Amino acid sequence: MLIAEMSNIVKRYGSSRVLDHVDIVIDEGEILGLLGPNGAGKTTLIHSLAGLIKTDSGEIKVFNEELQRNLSTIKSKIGLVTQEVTVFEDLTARENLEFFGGIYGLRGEELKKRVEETLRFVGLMDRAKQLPTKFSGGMKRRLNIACALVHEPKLIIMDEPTVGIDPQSRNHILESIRKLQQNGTTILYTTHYIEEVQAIASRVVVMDQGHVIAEGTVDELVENIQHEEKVQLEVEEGSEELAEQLQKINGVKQVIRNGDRFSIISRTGSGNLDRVLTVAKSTGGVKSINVEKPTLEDVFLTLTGKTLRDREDN
Ligand SMILES: Nc1ncnc2c1ncn2[C@@H]1O[C@H](COP(=O)(O)OP(=O)(O)OP(=O)(O)O)[C@@H](O)[C@H]1O
Repeated sequence: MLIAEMSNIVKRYGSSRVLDHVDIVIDEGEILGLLGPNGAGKTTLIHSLAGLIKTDSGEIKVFNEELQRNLSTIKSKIGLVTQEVTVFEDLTARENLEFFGGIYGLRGEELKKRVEETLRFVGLMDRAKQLPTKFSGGMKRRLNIACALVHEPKLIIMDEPTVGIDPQSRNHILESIRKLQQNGTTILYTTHYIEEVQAIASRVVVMDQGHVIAEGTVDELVENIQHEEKVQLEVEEGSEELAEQLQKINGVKQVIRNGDRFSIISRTGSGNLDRVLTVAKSTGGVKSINVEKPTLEDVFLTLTGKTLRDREDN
C-alpha cells in the first residue's frame, strides 16, 4: 500500500524551478532514503509533503487523501523532524514532549503514557527534568525527534537528523529509526551521509537540481554502474594539470580530485590502471594506486558529478 504519492510536482521560487515535475511514492513500512547535494530540492520536497508549503502544480496524496483538502487530519498523522532543532529551551525535556503531545490532541493519562514511552525510546528518561540548555547537540536532536514522535505518527519525515552530532547519538538515532520501522512506521529519511542510507534505507531516491535522477534499492543502484571501473590514485603532489591529463585517457568518464587523491572512473574493459599509472608517474611520485568496486557514493558521483562529502560537517 502507498502511504504517500507525489505526482508531477512543480515548485518555483521566482524564476527557478526548485521542484521540476517530481514523482515520488512512499510504500507503507519502508524507510525511503532521500539523497541529494546542496540545493537539490530535498527540504522543499519534504516541506511540500508535510503541508508546510504549497506547490505550484501537481498532486500530493497522503494516506490516500488529497493533502491540501485534508491538511489538518493528515498533519496529525505525520511527524516532521526539521533540519533545525526546534525545542523550547525554557521547558524541560518532559515539558517539551507534553507541549507537543498537547498540540496533537493528546490529553490526561494517554499524554502521560506517551511522553514517558517516547522519552524512554530516545534514551532521555534520566534527563526528563532537565532543560535542553544542559544537553549536548546529540541529546537536543534526540529530544527534537521525540517531539515529532510523541503522537505516534504513521509517517515520519526526517530532514538530515544526524548532521553535526556525536557518533553515539547518531547510532542511537539510526537504531531508533530501525525500531520505528519494525513497529510498522513509514519513514522518509533525508541525509547526505551515504553510509546511513546504506545502513537503513529500504529504497533510495536520488535528487539533483529539482529532479529525481535515480531510484531503487542500494543494490539496484550500484548494479547500474557495475559496468564502470574506479581507480583510486594517490600522488605526492596533486595538481589540476594531472587531473586534466587523466581526464584525456581513453575511456575515462570522470576524474574527481581531492588534494593529492584522485578517483578515476572509466568504462569497463578500458584497462586503465596501467595508463593512469603512466600518466601519474610522468608528473611526479605515486604513493598508491588500486582498483575499487563501485559504491553508492560512486553512483551518486556518476549521476550528479558531485560528491556528498563536499558538505561533511562533523
Ligand atoms: N523560501 C525560498 N525562497 C527562495 N528560494 C528558496 C527558498 N527555499 C529554497 N530555495 C532554493 O531552492 C533550492 C532548493 O533548496 P532546498 O533547501 O530544497 O534544497 P536541499 O536539497 O534541501 O538542500 P540542503 O541539503 O542544502 O538543505 C535552493 O536553490 C534554494 O536556494
